[in-house]
Amino acid sequence: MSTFKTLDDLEADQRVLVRLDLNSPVEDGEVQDNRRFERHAETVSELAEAGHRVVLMAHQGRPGGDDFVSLEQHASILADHVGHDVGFVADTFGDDAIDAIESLSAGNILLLENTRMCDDELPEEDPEVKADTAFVQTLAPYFDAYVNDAYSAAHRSHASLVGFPLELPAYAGRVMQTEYEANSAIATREFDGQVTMVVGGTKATDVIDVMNNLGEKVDRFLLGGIAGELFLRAAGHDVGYDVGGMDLFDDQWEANHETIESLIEERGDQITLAVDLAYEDEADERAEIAVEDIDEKDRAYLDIGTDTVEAYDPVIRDSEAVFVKGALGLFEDERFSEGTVGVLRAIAETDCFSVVGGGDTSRAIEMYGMSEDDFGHVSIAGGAYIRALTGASLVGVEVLQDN
Ligand SMILES: Nc1ncnc2c1ncn2[C@@H]1O[C@H](COP(=O)(O)OP(=O)(O)OP(=O)(O)O)[C@@H](O)[C@H]1O
Ligand SMILES: O=C(O)[C@H](O)COP(=O)(O)O
Repeated sequence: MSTFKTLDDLEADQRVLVRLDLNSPVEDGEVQDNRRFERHAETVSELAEAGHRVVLMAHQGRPGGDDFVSLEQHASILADHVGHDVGFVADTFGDDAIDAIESLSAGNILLLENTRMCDDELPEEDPEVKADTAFVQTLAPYFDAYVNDAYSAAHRSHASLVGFPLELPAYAGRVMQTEYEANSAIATREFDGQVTMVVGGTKATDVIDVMNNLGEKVDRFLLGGIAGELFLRAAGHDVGYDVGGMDLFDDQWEANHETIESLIEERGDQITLAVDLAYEDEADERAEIAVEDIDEKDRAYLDIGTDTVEAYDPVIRDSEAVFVKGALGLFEDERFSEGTVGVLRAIAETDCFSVVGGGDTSRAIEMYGMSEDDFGHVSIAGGAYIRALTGASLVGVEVLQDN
């Protein structure tokens, strides 16, 4: 189904410029290892073992942010995953970068500096404009081929993602290929049986947009997290309000309540809401309450309740395909992990086609001893996953397909 060229089409002995997405959490200046390194290592190893000269580009953070740091640490983390040296040069396309590129031998790997440290990378402009920048025009002549493996950044029209494919023969890396196929499935594949989408997390605005766009493709929506509470609020329950120092609900309510109300009116039979919720009681224990018994807007709810988990379980087991976006509760705290873990376990135990997306949510798989192998696909993309679910195109994929 991919309409782009892949590594299978790459000729031997190439000088290859590869775009990865190694954008990672940074804590106290330390770059945190995560599944993006592990996944991209497969593409990088394959290229190096085939004897290509491999030059890598990636970004980290956004200018001005605390996580806007050099890629030096990324090179050593990636090297651990690849099992091979990854050289690093603190330059994007100047003389130092060119010298380092020219000195590579077959099978060598070099990582260039954070693409966002180069003025031409941002802002978002048309691919033709990005292709015409000094960054692209200077680097491209040193390469035979360009590989984009950065599916999770493919919604950005930045030079390293959309400029090079206009100047060089362009190919999709293994991560790009797998992510594209799995994440596009909801928009492009026909499933005979029930298609279920589990919707939660904190970014209610994003997921409500997905629900609004996918009403025809999805048979059942199972709700939790912040979006779930906003739907309960629209249904007349006293939940989904900011209490104490919270600012998760009221702004998202203002932005989305009309869409929520019309979704409930037009697609109410497809949408299942929690019948009970969990909270922290005075003894710091998990306590639960039936939604219909809630009569004060004074408490934060941190998970769906046990009766809701029991109601969602058979829906998952009866599904042919399940897509997950967002956690159903504050799963990082074990007391409030029941909803997220219950749903993930049900998916893992069945052989339905499944995609789990969202950086935070997919962490729950590892944290609670499940295996990624029990899921059809665990995406490393955030914003790109959301867009793919709604069927929206990704500019970085489009330029590969046009190449
Ligand atoms: N009721 C709740 N109260 C507070 N936090 C919650 C609640 N339900 C879910 N969460 C939090 O939602 C987070 C996941 O939400 P988010 O919208 O960031 O999802 P994601 O899709 O996994 O991540 P991303 O889009 O960042 O890749 C989890 O860290 C979880 O703790
Ligand atoms: O981490 C991500 O989701 C991607 O790398 C995109 O990052 P950005 O939102 O800073 O463009």
